[in-house]
Amino acid sequence: MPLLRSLQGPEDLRALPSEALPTLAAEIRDALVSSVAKTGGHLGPNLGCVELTIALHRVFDSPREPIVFDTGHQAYVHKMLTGRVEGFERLRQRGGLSGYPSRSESEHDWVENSHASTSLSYADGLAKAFAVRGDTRPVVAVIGDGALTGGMAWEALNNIAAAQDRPVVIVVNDNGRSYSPTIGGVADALATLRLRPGYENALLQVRQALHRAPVVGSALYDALHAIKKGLKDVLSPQGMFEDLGMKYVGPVDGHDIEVMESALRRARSFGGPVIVHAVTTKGFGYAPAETDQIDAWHATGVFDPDSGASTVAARDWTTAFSDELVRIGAERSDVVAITAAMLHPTGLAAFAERFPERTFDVGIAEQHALTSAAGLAMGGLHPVVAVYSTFLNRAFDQLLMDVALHGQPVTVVLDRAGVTGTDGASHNGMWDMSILSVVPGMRLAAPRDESTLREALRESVAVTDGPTVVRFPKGPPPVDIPALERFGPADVLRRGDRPDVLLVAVGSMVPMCLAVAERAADQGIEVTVVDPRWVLPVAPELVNLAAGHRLVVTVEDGGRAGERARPHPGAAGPRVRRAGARRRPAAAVLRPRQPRPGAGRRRPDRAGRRPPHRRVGRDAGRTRRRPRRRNRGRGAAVMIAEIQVAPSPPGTPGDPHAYVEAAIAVIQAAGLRYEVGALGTTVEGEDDVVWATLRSAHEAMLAAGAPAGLSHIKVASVNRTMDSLTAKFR
Ligand SMILES: Cc1ncc(C[n+]2csc(CCOP(=O)(O)OP(=O)(O)O)c2C)c(N)n1
Ligand SMILES: CC(=O)[C@@H](O)[C@H](O)COP(=O)(O)O
Ligand SMILES: [Mg+2]
Repeated sequence: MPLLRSLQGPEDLRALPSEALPTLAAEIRDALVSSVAKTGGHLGPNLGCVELTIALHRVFDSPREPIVFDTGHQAYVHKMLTGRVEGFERLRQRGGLSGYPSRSESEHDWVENSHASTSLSYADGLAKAFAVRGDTRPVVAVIGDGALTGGMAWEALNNIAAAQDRPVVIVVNDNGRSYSPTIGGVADALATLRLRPGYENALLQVRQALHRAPVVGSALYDALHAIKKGLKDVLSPQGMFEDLGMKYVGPVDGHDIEVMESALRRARSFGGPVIVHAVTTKGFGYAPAETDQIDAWHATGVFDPDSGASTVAARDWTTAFSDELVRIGAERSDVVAITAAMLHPTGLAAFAERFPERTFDVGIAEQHALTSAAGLAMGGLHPVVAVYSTFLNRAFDQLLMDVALHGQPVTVVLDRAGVTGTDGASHNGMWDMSILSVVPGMRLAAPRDESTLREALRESVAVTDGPTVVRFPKGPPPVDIPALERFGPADVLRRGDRPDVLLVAVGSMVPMCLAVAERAADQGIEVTVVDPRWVLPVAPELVNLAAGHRLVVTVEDGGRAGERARPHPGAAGPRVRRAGARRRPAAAVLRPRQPRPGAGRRRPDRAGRRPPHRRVGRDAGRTRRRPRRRNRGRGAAVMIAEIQVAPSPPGTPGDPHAYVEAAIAVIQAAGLRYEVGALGTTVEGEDDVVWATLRSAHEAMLAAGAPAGLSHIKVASVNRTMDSLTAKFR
């Protein structure tokens, strides 16, 4: 790929003669196919925007003139043209290129997205900022026909169209598909423009002429180009966008670089808001993708680039859900399904095939999906909304206000909950448990295997007075894990001989917790493992079980968002902890660390789905607590204490500080203000909690295996804080 590799950035691209561009496009396609074949990724969308992206970078001066790609899954070509070809060796791998735009990778990436329909709002804001600062540079947003179905896009258009002096160029990359063909009135309107007989016929003639020509000589090319250039002028700009006050250029053939360039130059010269409607083909130029009916290889795993063959996926959680929903659908005519443009990936395709009249694809519109579901429920049906966990964030308000506060029976099925891997930080399903736990009356199930998934789904659709959520991760489920007994909704999976430790294992964390329990048993620590099945509400039976144990640990695959707030907006752990703390204090919430997205703090988080348990211990040890002051001024008794645990011996030969660290971990997990010192740890908080924590720390030392131990404890009930006592020495 001599041409592609010779480009250091867009300046080099702009210096290329236009005759070289088809060769460059071919090289980019080859590079896309060969690298995505090795790593997996978004192939179809990128194959479809090769020429469009070349044209963009020739017309606009990125990064000075921002180009914002909606969703960002189609930014691979942009990455290649902005000096990142080499990085494709490690696309979506740890330490490699992100699968989405990434501000830490390049100044050409103004935003780092992955959730759809935001580009126009970013562009609107940037254009406003430039205008306020007296800067006339244009801003470009590239948005797919799918992303254009999202409500935010229209909220932004409403603003963009109103400012005729702000130069925002919106390139609609219209390939007629989201994953499946894009549905709805907006898609129909685009199709009307795209499928105008004049445009289609002329385009067909052009393509036929191209196919008949043995070699596309420049004379022929120029002639064809002239025809197409004239074509867009023949077609009058059409309704939808013009009605909004936007200029409209198109439709243009998004695979013809010269036509695209000319359309973009025209759009640029307007100096106001303008839509360039580019018609493209998803998967263009690679037959297996281009001809694929399901999703034109929207996202693929590893495959053989020559044959297009990929390994057949193992049975996954999604299929288990899919099967059971079809069974339920056959039994219950009131059960309907909703997808936000992800029929196949969320497992609803089988239901849709069987019950097409009961399946609704709402477009990329999760907010609308939830409120529409509330309406369906009010109308006497039981909707099942299937979305990826990460996309539920967007519909939080609708779930809270429109579904939960109206007590509507809507079941939300969250696929990709927990760690998802190569798609990066924003795609991890790490927020759902945190946000759902503040929804009044929320019932949240985290099945551990296929059987409990089926059971939870059935229990969910049987609920008649409020929302239910069933969450499960990406990938294959484990072999079914039988319960020893059931307490209320909770399953006891393993019994310790003594009530040393209760491990509350949430959903996909169960196999890891069972393994940990076995390892603890080898060290003489008796661990009972319980699966709550229904994480919310916390069952009284689970609290009772917790109260009978010396140490309670919950393991959840969620984020730590909101951990500093109280009441703790996590899921089971904090509630068990609070409930347990009233009787027996030793309670810790361990959550496998989830990467935190955020500018400047993005972690190398595209490393596949590394077993999270390897990080649990370290993670708990690293937790930092902020001072908790909520009781100040409310009259609660605040206490400061110091504890020095002195196990004998101090640890094991392999881990000389093991017992001390076990005690510190309990303190860290207790939610108190604390400071670890060389000779002891100081804690501050409500007296009840401090007392309880001191006891827990002492017991944790023993539970960790110390044959004997002495704890030195100092306690102060003073109207002071740790900080006020030490401030002047810092
Ligand atoms: C809020 C949100 N919901 C769902 C998705 C999943 N998703 C990613 S790309 C996509 C389809 C995008 O279609 P389009 O914008 O037309 O781009 P194309 O892939 O066709 O180029 C969907 C539904 C997402 N990224 N964000
Ligand atoms: C861009 C986007 O949001 C989806 O395409 C997502 O990347 C797909 O993820 P899965 O591959 O896990 O279905
Ligand atoms: Mg599309």
